[in-house]
Amino acid sequence: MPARGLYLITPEDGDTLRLVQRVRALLQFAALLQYRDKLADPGSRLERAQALQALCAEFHVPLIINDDVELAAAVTAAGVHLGEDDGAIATARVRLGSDAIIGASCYDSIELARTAAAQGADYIAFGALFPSSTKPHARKATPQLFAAAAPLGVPRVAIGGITPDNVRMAVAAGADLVAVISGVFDATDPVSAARACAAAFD
Ligand SMILES: Cc1ncc(COP(=O)(O)OP(=O)(O)O)c(N)n1
Ligand SMILES: Cc1ncsc1CCOP(=O)(O)O
Ligand SMILES: [Mg+2]
Repeated sequence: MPARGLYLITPEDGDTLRLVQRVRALLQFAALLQYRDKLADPGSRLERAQALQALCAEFHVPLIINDDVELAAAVTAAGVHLGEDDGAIATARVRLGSDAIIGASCYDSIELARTAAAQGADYIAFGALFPSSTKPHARKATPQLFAAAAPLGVPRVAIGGITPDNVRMAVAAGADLVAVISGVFDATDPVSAARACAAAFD
């Protein structure tokens, strides 16, 4: 599990080859990659997860699959990210094994973070820290949550509306990793945006 850095999350892209090309250009700046896809059919999701797993192996970047423990197992991904409706940490642990990276959404709640850490989550995520065009109705997290969660001893991820312009606020609040979709992929220059987000940890 990487300690600090950019946690890149894939945008919705209906073309597998194009998605892989877009990610390939940025992966050198990423500590972690998450495949997040709310739209594709199961066959396309498997194809994309396999392609991203091969790419991540090439770059030595762990691949996390959003929502779907079985897809993570099918492509031998490094782990899975679970939200409140995505199943239990314990179940994912049994399925994926002790080395798997299991991340948990904690939204705006230190109590959820305590529970997730006690259940063996490898990281906890708070967000949305800033307004997110990807998920406009996401619950809002406060910067104070990151300091409050420090004693849990689990890496803390910030997500939601993070861009090169505000990423240093997330890091200053205590985020160990910043999870970003639109702030990188929708930037005029995605490579510069990814580099800037990674550089916030230097
Ligand atoms: C790193 C990270 N943090 C939070 C989320 C959000 O997960 P969830 O609440 O399950 O929402 P969806 O992403 O599934 O819409 C995440 N995916 N990654
Ligand atoms: C999945 C998720 N959960 C809270 S905000 C968000 C979307 C993050 O995307 P962006 O970086 O484009 O705001
Ligand atoms: Mg989810």
